Formats: sequence, C-alpha cells, structure tokens
Amino acid sequence: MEKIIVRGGHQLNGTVKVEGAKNAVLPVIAASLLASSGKSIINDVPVLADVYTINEVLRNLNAEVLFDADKNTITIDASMDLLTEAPFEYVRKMRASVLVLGPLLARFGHANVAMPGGCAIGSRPIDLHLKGFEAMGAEIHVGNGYVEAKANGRLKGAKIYLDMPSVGATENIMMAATLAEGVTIIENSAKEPEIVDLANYLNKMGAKVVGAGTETIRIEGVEELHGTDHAIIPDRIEAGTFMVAAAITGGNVFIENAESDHLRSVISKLQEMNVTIIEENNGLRVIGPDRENLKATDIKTLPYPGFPTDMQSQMMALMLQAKGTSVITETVFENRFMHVEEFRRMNAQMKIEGRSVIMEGPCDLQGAEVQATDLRAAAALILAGLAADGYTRVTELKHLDRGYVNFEGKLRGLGADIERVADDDMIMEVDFDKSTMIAKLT
Ligand SMILES: CC(=O)N[C@H]1[C@@H](OP(=O)(O)OP(=O)(O)OC[C@H]2O[C@@H](n3ccc(=O)[nH]c3=O)[C@H](O)[C@@H]2O)O[C@H](CO)[C@@H](O)[C@@H]1O
Ligand SMILES: C=C(OP(=O)(O)O)C(=O)O
Repeated sequence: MEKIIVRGGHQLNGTVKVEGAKNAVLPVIAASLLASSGKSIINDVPVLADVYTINEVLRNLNAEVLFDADKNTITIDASMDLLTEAPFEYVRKMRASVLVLGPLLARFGHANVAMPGGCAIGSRPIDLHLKGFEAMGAEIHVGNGYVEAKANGRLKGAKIYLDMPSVGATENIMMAATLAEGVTIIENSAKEPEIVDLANYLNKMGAKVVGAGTETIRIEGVEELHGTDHAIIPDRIEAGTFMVAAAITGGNVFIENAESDHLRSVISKLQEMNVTIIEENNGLRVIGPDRENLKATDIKTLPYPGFPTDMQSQMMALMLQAKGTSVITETVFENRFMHVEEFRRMNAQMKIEGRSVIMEGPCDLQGAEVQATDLRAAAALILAGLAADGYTRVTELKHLDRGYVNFEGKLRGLGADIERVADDDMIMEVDFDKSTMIAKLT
C-alpha cells in the first residue's frame, strides 16, 4: 500500500504551477457528448485519476477519446450513435459520472446511469438534477440501483427553481437544456467559476447560454451542437491548497496561474490570519507569517462566492497552528469532518459541536500515521504534516490522486521533505532515518 511520508519543519519557497481545474474539466468532458458533429479538443487537462475515469465512461458509451497526457490535451469524437448506459463501476469511483445523464438524455432521449449513492462527505442525493429533467418533460425511473431517464422526442424548455444552488444539478440541467425545444431558465443556480467555464464551452459548441455565474441562467435550445476547442480554467482549489502550504510553513511561494478573482474568500480569510498575499502578473505570491503571528479566525463554508467547502479541511490544518480560538462551520455537506479524528492523532486539540469544529491553537502537531478520508482531507493531512514535529504518514492515497497532480513532487520542489513510498520495506528505511534523527536530537 502506498503512503506519503512527510517530515515537518521545512519552510516552502519558490514557484509552483497550478493545473487545469478538476471540477471544470469533468463537466466539459461530459458535455462533449452533446456534439453530433466534429471533434472536441480540450486543453490544459490535469492528469488525474478522475479524468481517466470519466474518459473510460465516455469510451464505454462508444465515444472515441484520445488523452495525450504529455500535452494535457483530450480529443473526443462523439459524433457517432452512442450507447446510453453508465455502469456502477465508474459512478462508484467518481460521482461526477452522473454528469453524462443530461447530455445523453438531451441528445438521444435516453440515459441509464447508476445511482451515485453517498460518500465520505455526505449523502449527496441527485434529486435536484432529476426534478430539472422531469420539468423538461423527461420520465424518470429509479430502480435496481439505476436511474433511467427517457424523453419522448426533444426535451422541452422549462422554468426550474433549484432548492439549493447545486453545482452538479446546474451543470446537468444546463447541458440538457442546450438541445431542448424552447427556453429553459434555471433560478437559484450555482455561480461557481466552473459553471461559467462550462457555459463558455457549450456556447463555443453552438449553444445559447447566458447568465452563467449569476443566479439565473437562460438557455435557448438549439437543434444540434458541434465539436470545438477549449482551454480549462486553473484549479482554484489546488491553488488554495498551495496557498495554505506556504502559510503553514511561514514560506514565500509564487502560485503561478492562480486566478485571484476565483479565490476572493480564501484570500480574505488568509489575510485575516496575517498571511501576506500579493497579486502579481499571472499568479499570487503568498508569504506566511512567523508561527507566533498566525491569527485565529472563523470560517463558514458556503456556495460560491462564499468560502469553498473544498478548502475546509486544508484551512483547518492552518487554523490548528493559529493563536487563539478558531471555528469552522460546514454548511454545504452534512458529514465533512471525518478528517478531525485523523488530526487528533497528530495531537490536534479540537472538538465538534453540531456542524462546527472548534480549535484552540496553536497546537503542537506531532507526526503520526493517518488515513486520508476523502480527497481534500488527504491534502490537509499532508499540510499538517509539513508543520508537525517528526514524520507523518498518510495512507489511502487513492483519494489524493483523484484531484492533485504530483502533489508530493510539487511540494518537494518547494523544499518540503516528502516522499511517496510503495511498500513497507521503504518505510523501514525511513524508520531507520527517524531513529538516527532522534538520536541526533537527544
Ligand atoms: C465534480 C465537482 O464539481 N464536485 C464539486 C461539486 O459537487 P456536487 O456537484 O456534487 O455538489 P452540489 O453543489 O451538488 O452539492 C451541494 C449540496 O447540495 C446537496 N444536493 C445536491 C444535489 C441534489 O440533487 N440534491 C442535493 O441535496 C448535496 O448533498 C450537498 O449537500 O460541488 C461541491 C460543492 O461546491 C464541491 O464540494 C465538489 O468538489
Ligand atoms: C468533493 C470533491 O469532489 P467530488 O465532487 O468529485 O467528490 C472535491 O473536489 O473536493
């Protein structure tokens, strides 16, 4: 079993480059299924496990997908008649597989996709996606672990109010509406930058989408869409994660490609904590304060432009180092505190009260063996390891690899003492080093 081993205490300095956004590329790849002519060429694609998974979903539907990982480019030809079933083996690995529902239903009048079920961060239903399709005239049948959607002819434009601004529901309904007859209005839609990226892509394919990035999106259906070229926006969560890495080590890191407009809430909270952030050409410079000057703060996760839930656990690692009482309240997912127990193994002083976690800092974090409970928790535990005394070993790296490209390599490039080891032999070597180190200290 692979582990990442990190030895804390090294300040990070230098430049790190942010990849294309995972949460933008997945819906864009799914949207490529809408093109009945031409090829789609997607650039700045991050080489992530999730990208391989969605590519497999498309190939399984009979689309032709060529991923040039060296050039970060995917070429998709979906112009042929496709199959319309996405089995559980893919949806289980990655919930974003449900994003093929909208495109398949709109183009072929049928989709049969495994129900995603819950995951480590919450129950994550897809009722809002399905209500949207029903409002557009689709018939939905849920049974035997699958959701089947059927339309008699083209979907019909409709006015759809989302009970909450769900990112996935907004994307799925927006994609379905591009080929519907008439106009669809999505009210209380999600406003994330990834929604805007998807709308830009759809418009280049020939769709008529306006208002993406606001709470009302208007889609005028067209008869067909074609392949196009597109470059994915930078990953704001990867950027935010490296911002915390700089802050937690008191380092000075330039984060190339970080888009400051997408990171306002994160920038503002870091500044409250006394982290210096300078907007430079093509990126952000982040300078962490000395540990005694890192100030406590409070955070509430919210839909964009509020503080992102996908940055919650990384900020928790930083708050454990801050002086005073910090509180994080999670309002987006009902169960996104699994990492708290793992932080406690590292000597973190914290308690959960309802949807909030209360921390008394600064904690003297100690290296320990910890388990990544989800994607962002994996990154957060490694960040905590950068500040901890001794060695931290993080297991269950399948979560990390879903969403970070060469995370340990990028941190090592900035000066972190970190490596990924493949098996227990390697770990014994590190144990040996550790005992030498302890011997030197005493
Ligand atoms: C691939 C991708 O882009 N994933 C992101 C996307 O996930 P995802 O699109 O799954 O997240 P949503 O915005 O849909 O979920 C937000 C909340 O709405 C609830 N909900 C959602 C849909 C629905 O039909 N019914 C319902 O109740 C969810 O359970 C959750 O509590 O947005 C989340 C919120 O910013 C991020 O954490 C994920 O990284
Ligand atoms: C929760 C996340 O992703 P997903 O929706 O793909 O599980 C995430 O990116 O932090």
